[in-house]
Amino acid sequence: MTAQRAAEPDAVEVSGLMINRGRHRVLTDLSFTLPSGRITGLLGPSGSGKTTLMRAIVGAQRIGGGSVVVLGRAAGHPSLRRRVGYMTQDPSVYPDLTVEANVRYFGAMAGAGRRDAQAAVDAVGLSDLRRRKARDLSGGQFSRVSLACALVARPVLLVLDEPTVGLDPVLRVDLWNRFAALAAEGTTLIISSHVMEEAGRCDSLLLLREGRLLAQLTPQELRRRGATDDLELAFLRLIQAQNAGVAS
Ligand SMILES: Nc1ncnc2c1ncn2[C@@H]1O[C@H](COP(=O)(O)OP(=O)(O)OP(=O)(O)O)[C@@H](O)[C@H]1O
Repeated sequence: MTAQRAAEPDAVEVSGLMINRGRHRVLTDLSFTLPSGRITGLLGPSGSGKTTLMRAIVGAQRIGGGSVVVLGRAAGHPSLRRRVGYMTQDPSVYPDLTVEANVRYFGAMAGAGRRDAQAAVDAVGLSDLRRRKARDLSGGQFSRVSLACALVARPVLLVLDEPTVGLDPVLRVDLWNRFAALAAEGTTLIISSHVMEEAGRCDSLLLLREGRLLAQLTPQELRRRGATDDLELAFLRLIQAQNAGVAS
């Protein structure tokens, strides 16, 4: 299994990526690759460019320079539509449809059937609420419908923008276990989060700051470089070290 994975091409290759939004440069000269079948955590302060980078990877963002190659194709290529799942920060769910109808609708667009929809609803822990209208769900339940819609077509690459926001700790653990199971089956996941504790569940991390890549490293490396087991503190120390470097 490991040897097979080693031979697989990278799922995402980003080179010299530049993005402007409005009049502002939002991402500056980003270059990195992400291996297949791994969970990459995308972390950084609010406004550092996480959503913009995710949009570029799913092909929903005009880029100003450089390249983004996804599963061997330019990001946004029509052949990637069924192979890439994207959960946005604002859930794109129809309030007047039931949980199951929403997931079936998004599944049908990607060629997935009723069983896939049921499996996706089960996977996000909404089996008991499958017949409830989305508008009658809590905020956390509503966002899980959106996650099920991203999962339903069993994409090869799953891009999730803060999927655990507003969820209780039990559900968070459940979902992270689900993400780990998907990665073990070969799915590549890119997951943004504000919760540094969740960074510990990732295979590797992309740390963004002010639109630049501060570091790409494993959680273990981050702990080592920050000389602490506390990932949040380690990230802060990395930023401080960078500031000191810029100042000197
Ligand atoms: N449509 C837009 N027009 C102009 N600037 C924008 C637009 N959307 C985002 N930005 C700016 O781009 C920068 C990066 O935004 P982005 O949403 O990618 O950050 P983020 O790291 O995902 O933030 P958060 O964690 O708060 O969601 C921010 O400074 C934001 O103000």
